[in-house]
Amino acid sequence: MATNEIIFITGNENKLKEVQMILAPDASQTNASFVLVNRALDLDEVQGVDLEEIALHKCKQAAAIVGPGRPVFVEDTALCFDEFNGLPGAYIKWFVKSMGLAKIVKMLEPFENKDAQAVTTIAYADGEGTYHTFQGITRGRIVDSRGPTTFGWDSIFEPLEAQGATYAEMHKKAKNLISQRGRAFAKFKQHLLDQANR
Ligand SMILES: O=c1nc[nH]c2c1ncn2[C@H]1C[C@H](O)[C@@H](COP(=O)(O)OP(=O)(O)OP(=O)(O)O)O1
Ligand SMILES: [Mg+2]
Repeated sequence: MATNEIIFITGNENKLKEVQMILAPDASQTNASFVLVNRALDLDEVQGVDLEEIALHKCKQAAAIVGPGRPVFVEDTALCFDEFNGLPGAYIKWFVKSMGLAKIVKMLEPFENKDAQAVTTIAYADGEGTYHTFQGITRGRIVDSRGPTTFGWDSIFEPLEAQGATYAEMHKKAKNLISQRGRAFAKFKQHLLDQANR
């Protein structure tokens, strides 16, 4: 194993693709300070509304699986409706699976407030026993599904900064620039670069 290897545990291929794009070394970095490796495992997710707690719990399992001395991270992504005080939040995955997007949009029908926020919380175990969390938030609103339905709830979330497009209607690069995941991973990437340059 290369000493600069960092393991990302996720069972979600779409997430992995975005994260690989976001963490790719850019032109200003002459060489990458770390190498991303994926393990496709579905970790247990605790119940609750504290997104940091959920991500940390996931990360502790991840650290136990990869063993000591190996940096590993996970992320948990929530979709929070303002009208529902943050729910479905981390439970959005099960809503998408069980009800489908059309009914999720319908849940908000009686209410005027369609505002929502997407939140990605990364938890990172540095391999030396310390845990770090990084969070990114993108505000937007819930709309009728538009665009490809290949990735989760992309087609029903219209970010404020997207000039009327849903995530599903945006190019990946454009999504990553304003997405909750892009923001969380920008913070994480900076942390890794700072550590590498210490
Ligand atoms: O940018 C996104 N745009 C649209 N949908 C998204 C996005 N990011 C996550 N999603 C979906 C996937 C899953 O239905 C739920 C998050 O649940 P979450 O537990 O974090 O993901 P997961 O279980 O699929 O993968 P993992 O193995 O990393 O836990 O929202
Ligand atoms: Mg999950």
